[in-house]
Amino acid sequence: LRVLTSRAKPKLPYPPGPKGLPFIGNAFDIDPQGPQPTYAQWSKTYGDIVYTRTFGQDIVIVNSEKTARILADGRSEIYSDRYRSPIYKDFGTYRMTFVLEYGKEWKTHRRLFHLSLRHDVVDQYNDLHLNHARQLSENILRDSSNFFEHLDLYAGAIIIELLYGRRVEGKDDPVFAMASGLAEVLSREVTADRIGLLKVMPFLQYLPPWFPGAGFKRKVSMCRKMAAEMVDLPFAVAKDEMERGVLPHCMISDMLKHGRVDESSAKAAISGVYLAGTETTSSVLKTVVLVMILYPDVQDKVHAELDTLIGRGAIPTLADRPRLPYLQAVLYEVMRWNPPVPLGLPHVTTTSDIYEGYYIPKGTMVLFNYWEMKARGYDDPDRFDPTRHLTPDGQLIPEARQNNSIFYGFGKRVCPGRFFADHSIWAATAVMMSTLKFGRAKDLSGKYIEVEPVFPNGLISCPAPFPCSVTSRLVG
Ligand code: HEM
Repeated sequence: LRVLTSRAKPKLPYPPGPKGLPFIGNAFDIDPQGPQPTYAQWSKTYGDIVYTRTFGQDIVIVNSEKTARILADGRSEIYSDRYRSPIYKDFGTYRMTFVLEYGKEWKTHRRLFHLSLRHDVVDQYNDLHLNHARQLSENILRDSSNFFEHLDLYAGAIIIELLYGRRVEGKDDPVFAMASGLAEVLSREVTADRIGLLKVMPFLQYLPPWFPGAGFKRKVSMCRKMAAEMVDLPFAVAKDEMERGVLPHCMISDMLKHGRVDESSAKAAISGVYLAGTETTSSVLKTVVLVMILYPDVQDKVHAELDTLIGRGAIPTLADRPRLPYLQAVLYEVMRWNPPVPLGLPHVTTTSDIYEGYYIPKGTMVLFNYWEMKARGYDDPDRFDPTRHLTPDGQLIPEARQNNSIFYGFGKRVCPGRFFADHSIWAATAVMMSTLKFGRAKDLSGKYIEVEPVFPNGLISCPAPFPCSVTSRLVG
């Protein structure tokens, strides 16, 4: 028995971390508003890597880019698995890429994404981004009080066109309505605590739907049905169009043309992209608008750069991107100031590991704490300041792009849509800023409404709705 035990855990300490209660661990130490403040405190006390154990689950929080690169990039065979939860099967999301375990099916998805999303092919979507960006500007100008909805439509419509080659004209489009409906239900029902709850109390999944407190089982079957429809219907339409030779270029056409792909894998790979790509993109764009209202001097500089280098009234294209360093610096600062996925998606270790003399068990959940990383190496990190990414003569500092890349994750699980996302965020911002001016809204008595930046707790950090006024820059 002693031999077995010593094989199971070498005589090495776990990484440093807070002392916890038996079994419950540190669950009650976490701020109910979100774990970031607690993790930030732990990072100050314990350093780059922090260990905690909650309800029997080993958790490691990585607070520095350096450690993240050593573990996730350098030891990717160990650090690329995901947390398994029965809830994914219940909700019909278990074949979506971001929950797949590190294995054959996940590798197939990544190979399929590579066909359409790698950095040397994403330029083919430039017109797609720009066409939708122009529509976005028009929508916001026409109906500024619903600008959040228009940003959601922009992010969703480009992903639907990317996946199915289908042009979405408005929020009533049936595929957009289906995809955004599913995303809404899932974000409401598949919460982190439910995922954790079922892990520690797996018997919950066997309760009948009428059982008191198990009401969510009813929603489960509705959601599973919605997920199945979302996987099958738009794919079948695209496949039919492909056979008739009328399918525009898109991810499905890339996959079907590739040939050596079974249809079930292609469908599964496609099925998670909408969820992964829309809320992330729209939350960045909502933060852009928020920043323009909070920091009018930044907005003035963006406008001045566009007017000087592109010309007032002209709409920039992605070819203009290198000529607009200030705009780029604003976008890098938006991602740093409010990392869109502040704790990333948890990775899980496939075997035990030893890092700097500390023992990290197999099955440990590893969280990359972007919230902490965004602060390191920057003065007054809470201040929004695009000049951090610029040289004194206004050019981007050489490491700016690399610094920004951390917000898309590390290692083999790095976001496969990052090049596409980067273009769509740039296109939407460049077109919005060349055509629109954002400002504080006024209340009924004509007084300006002050806007406080509020980011409700969640997997994706998105500003809470705020009022704003919009005027056209193309008239007057
Ligand atoms: C600003 C926009 C976006 C941000 C900040 C973002 C960020 C991330 C992050 C942090 C992860 C987890 C990485 C990790 O586990 O280490 C991820 C995963 C993923 N992202 Fe994105 N993402 C964005 C947009 C997109 C877009 C537009 C797409 C698709 C076109 C996409 C597709 C995915 C997929 C499929 C995964 C799962 C990867 C896997 O588990 O192997 N993302 N993203």
